[in-house]
Amino acid sequence: MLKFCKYQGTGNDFIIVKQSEIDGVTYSSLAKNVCDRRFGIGADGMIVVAPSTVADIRMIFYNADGSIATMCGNGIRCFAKYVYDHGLVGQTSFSVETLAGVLTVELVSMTNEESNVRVNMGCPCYVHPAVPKVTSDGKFINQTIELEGEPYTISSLFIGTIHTVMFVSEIDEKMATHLGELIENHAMYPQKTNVNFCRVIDPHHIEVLTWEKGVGLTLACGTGSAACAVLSRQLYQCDQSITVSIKGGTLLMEQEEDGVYMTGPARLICTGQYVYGESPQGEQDLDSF
Ligand SMILES: N[C@H](CCC[C@H](N)C(=O)O)C(=O)O
Repeated sequence: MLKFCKYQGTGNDFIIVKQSEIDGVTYSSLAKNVCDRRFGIGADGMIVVAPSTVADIRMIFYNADGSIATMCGNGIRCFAKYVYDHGLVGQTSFSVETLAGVLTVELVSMTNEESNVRVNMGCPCYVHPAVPKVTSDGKFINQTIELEGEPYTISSLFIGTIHTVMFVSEIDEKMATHLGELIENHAMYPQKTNVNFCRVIDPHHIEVLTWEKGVGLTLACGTGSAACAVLSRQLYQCDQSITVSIKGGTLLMEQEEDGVYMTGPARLICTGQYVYGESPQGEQDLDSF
């Protein structure tokens, strides 16, 4: 039996487990298994809590399809609440080792079930192995991409993970699903990409819907919201501090000199024991029936 906790941050949900509890297990297979919404517990991602030699603690993140990701914005808020609640750190502000670097988190308010967490997501990177190269100023901004014979304007950057943003006048789930999957798997992105559809409502308010690589449409994406806030300020003269409306709630993005600060909720949903067999359920060969 595997002890787990399930958390959500603006509707992006995660299964959190301690590394010491999953010795000898393949993390990618476990992530696919526990995240399955029919044969498993159900979540957008799995978070492994591990010790660190370079920070107070370490977060390892897997998407629902079992792919590893460098960072997760909503996930690190839930991770922060989990490690504080479980006494793995002694203070409300601490450092977290991720594959995107060491980030700082702060629990700014808390009740037993829910905390408000502020995370320095770091500065956006425009030149990065995951971001397509361009000859002009080195930034993949307002580039034209052709999809099924139609031209679209997109921008890509790395903030915790790779994000591509398309500004739209209206957010449409059907379009986001169709174009999101095409762009996620486009040849320009050898490491794939998350795809965000962003509507600027006014200089301090944007709306975002994200097609997440390795997951699909989610109710929220923290790093995606940060990418949209950065580009909204750069391309549409939005404010340094922007409220981001996502399907699962709202996030505050404050763009400072030393990084983009995201503030948002993290809520415990449940704790439990999971029956995990090495062969992920639901993958039986249907012909064997
Ligand atoms: N799917 C993303 C990771 C999760 C990001 C998202 N859940 C967030 O809150 O930042 C990726 O593979 O890069």
